[in-house]
Amino acid sequence: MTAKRNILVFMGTRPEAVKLAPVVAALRGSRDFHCTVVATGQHKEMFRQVADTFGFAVDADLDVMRPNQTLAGLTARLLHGIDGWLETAQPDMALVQGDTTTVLAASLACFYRRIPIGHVEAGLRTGNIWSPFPEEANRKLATPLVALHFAPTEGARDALLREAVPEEIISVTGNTVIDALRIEVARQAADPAIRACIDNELSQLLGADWARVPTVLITGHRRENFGDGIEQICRAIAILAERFPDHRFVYPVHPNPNVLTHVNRLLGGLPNVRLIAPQGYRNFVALMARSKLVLTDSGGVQEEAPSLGKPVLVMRDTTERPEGVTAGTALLTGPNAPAIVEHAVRLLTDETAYRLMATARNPYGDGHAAEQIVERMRRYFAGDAATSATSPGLQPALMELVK
Ligand SMILES: CC(=O)N[C@@H]1[C@@H](OP(=O)(O)OP(=O)(O)OC[C@H]2O[C@@H](n3ccc(=O)[nH]c3=O)[C@H](O)[C@@H]2O)O[C@H](CO)[C@@H](O)[C@@H]1O
Repeated sequence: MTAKRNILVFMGTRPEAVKLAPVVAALRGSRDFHCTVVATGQHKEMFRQVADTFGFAVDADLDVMRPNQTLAGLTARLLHGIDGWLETAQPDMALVQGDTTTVLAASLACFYRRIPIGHVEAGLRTGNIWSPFPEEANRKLATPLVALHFAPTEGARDALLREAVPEEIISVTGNTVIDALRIEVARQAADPAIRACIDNELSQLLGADWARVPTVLITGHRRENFGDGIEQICRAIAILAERFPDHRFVYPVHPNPNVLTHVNRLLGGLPNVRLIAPQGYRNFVALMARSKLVLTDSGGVQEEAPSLGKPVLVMRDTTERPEGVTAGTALLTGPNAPAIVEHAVRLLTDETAYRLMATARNPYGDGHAAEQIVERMRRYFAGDAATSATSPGLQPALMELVK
């Protein structure tokens, strides 16, 4: 019997926790791997909510956040903390997800130690290095350092091929967020106690009729929307709330003061607008499932909502997820009040337009991405001819550089 391979999974923010939870579960359920989870601490409370929902143990927290930190300071602390773990744990492979500073720092730290790294949700691009900032740079800089790329879609795979990533180290797996959603929806459907708990919590926050009132669910907190963007988003919600008094507008507000202060000022006190704290994944999925329409600038939400048959207005100028727009499940409005209002009014009043969006096919996978990722990792360690050619995971061009 061969020893289990030791995998270190680094994650920092809420979306990384959501999207890596199914991968951690698949690794821990496999007889081939031992999996250690290291939180970098980029998010605290929102991260814990996700870990609790999925019930995964976090082995360490690097606790890197400081008041008034710079991105360079954060990156330096992450590099240092992650490197310490690489030295202690001597993993056979590390895993990261998405486009955060954690991804960039872990990729670089692994590269320095020649430890292969797998990138979940590889190949997302807007093509503009400044937007989103700094995420587009984070993911582009990490790409050449990665041993295994888990691309959620064919489009993401093509973006990697255009950057000369060898085809044999890319796998198109679907997005693990659909796995997370599938797992959570199944859990809620199967367990009346969970449903009762959700109903109790959301009734207290929104009123006992929360599941019956036509609801528009909103999330908005991207850095690129700080300032004018958030103002425009709030203005649109205020106009819509007045126009649709029988609808409820539910906004779990991110605690960042760049968001919270503006949202409270512009939307606080409106009778059919409910500003609530960020919700645990369980409640948030229940809210999405009961909503009519979703307005968001989030990446994950624009992937999840279509799986639940909910049209999404994406309140950003660009998206690295054009598949949803092409499939007709999402529409890009920009953080632009007139455009948000125009499209929301149309969807809330025109049943045909609504149905067209609500029934479009979700392009982000079948909810079994994590199994494919773990299987690909297993083949990597079994000496799969294609990937072992670039062992220890560095691309040939990079191997030349570091000789
Ligand atoms: C540039 C960009 O687009 N980058 C994205 C960004 O992620 P994001 O925009 O998806 O981040 P958020 O919106 O914070 O999280 C969303 C998740 O949170 C759940 N949720 C939401 C509200 C709530 O009250 N309770 C919850 O549980 C929700 O269902 C969803 O799953 O960074 C990731 C990491 O690198 C990337 O992967 C990802 O590309």
